[in-house]
Amino acid sequence: MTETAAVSASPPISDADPFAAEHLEHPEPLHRRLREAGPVVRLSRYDVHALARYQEVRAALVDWQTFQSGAGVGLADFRHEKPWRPPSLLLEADPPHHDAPRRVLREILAPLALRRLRETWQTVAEEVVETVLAEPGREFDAFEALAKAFPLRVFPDAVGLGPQGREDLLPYGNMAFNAFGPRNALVEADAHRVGDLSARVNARCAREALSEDGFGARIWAAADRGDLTHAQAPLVVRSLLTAGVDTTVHGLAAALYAFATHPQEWQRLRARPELARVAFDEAVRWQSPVQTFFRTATTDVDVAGTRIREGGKILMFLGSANRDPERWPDPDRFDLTRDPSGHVGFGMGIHQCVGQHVARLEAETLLTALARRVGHLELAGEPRRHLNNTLRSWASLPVRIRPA
Ligand code: HEM
Ligand SMILES: CCOc1cccc(C(=O)O)c1
Repeated sequence: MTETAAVSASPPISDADPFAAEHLEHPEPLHRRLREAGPVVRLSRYDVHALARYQEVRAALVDWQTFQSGAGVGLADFRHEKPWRPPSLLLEADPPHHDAPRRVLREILAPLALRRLRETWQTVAEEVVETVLAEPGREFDAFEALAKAFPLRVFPDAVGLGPQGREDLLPYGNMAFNAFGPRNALVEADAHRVGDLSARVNARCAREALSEDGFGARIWAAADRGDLTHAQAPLVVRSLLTAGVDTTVHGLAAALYAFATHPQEWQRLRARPELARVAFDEAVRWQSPVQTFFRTATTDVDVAGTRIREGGKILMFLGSANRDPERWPDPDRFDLTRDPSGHVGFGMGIHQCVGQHVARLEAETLLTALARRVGHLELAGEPRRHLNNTLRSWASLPVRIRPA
């Protein structure tokens, strides 16, 4: 083969493995190739159809009748293979089974229900910020000291967990989010501890393990009222523990990375701290902490001219949709003057993130506490990514700050 031919024979997009380390580390080039290849791209390695453009991703998310969640929202098809754990009553359920658990959580996690937490979370955020301002040379790992430390201080208390075992939460969520992908090295790395970690987290969902005043107690109270069965209650608590930790940890890390690499946006936030909420949504759009989810076709369906057979798995690239130039001007720019509403970083439709207001309140309290006290924020070294089949995640984020 001549030099030219060899160079041009890059593997066809249909052979791509989006769960390979190179793409989990730097997903944007593959996302661009997928968007440019067409509205629907067949990935032969996993026998799935990929949607990477905003229009098709949004359309699939809102059409729960054609694209169901009940067969699993990962690569595994629950109709043919045993799930690694009892399926989620929300994420991996369709109406009507999805309705009652969703209604219960929507009420418990509604903005009005979260007002009682704002003052406490603001106080904790200010304590955490004081701690980093006292770091020698004001250099520290913002992933550990802020993005991880703050959610792990406030969220387990809000759920009503006891003090023991909180160190299980991040590894458990990491394992759950890996499980949506193929059984690759990331999944194998945790195979030895799935049972033990799951047993410990499941034990935390029992009524007697929860405080009287947290989200968990409110879920059990819903069962007492008959809004859920008592058998469902621990699984709904498990949903909070699975979905509510790693997502916000890496979502906050995304926001801190965005500000450390965009000094003008940091000054914009310092001038107008009320921008904190929209800043977090713009960070979620720009980085998409949750990168992908699957659906399963409930019937033969034609998507933009491609026939997808009943039972076919569809892989939705939320991260790519959030950077689709057809939907977002200058999509790769983190820009606080942009209106990020409509992004699919929290999903869309009946399964849209039921915890998004919790995430936004964590972000708003931490970012406003930082904006008040930190005049300047910049990278103090190369950030290190953590690889996960679903999460755009971080291992460390070295920063340097100057007080306001
Ligand atoms: C930055 C933080 C977060 C991100 C990026 C995020 C992202 C998402 C996405 C994309 C979905 C849709 C899944 C689908 O369509 O299949 C979702 C659903 C869900 N999220 Fe979040 N999430 C975050 C924080 C949270 C928190 C803090 C909680 C709990 C307090 C939570 C609980 C859930 C649950 C239970 C579902 C399933 C909802 C349903 O199927 O009806 N999430 N989230
Ligand atoms: C962020 C997507 O939401 C999730 C993720 C993992 C588990 C669950 C659940 O409902 O157990 C929800």
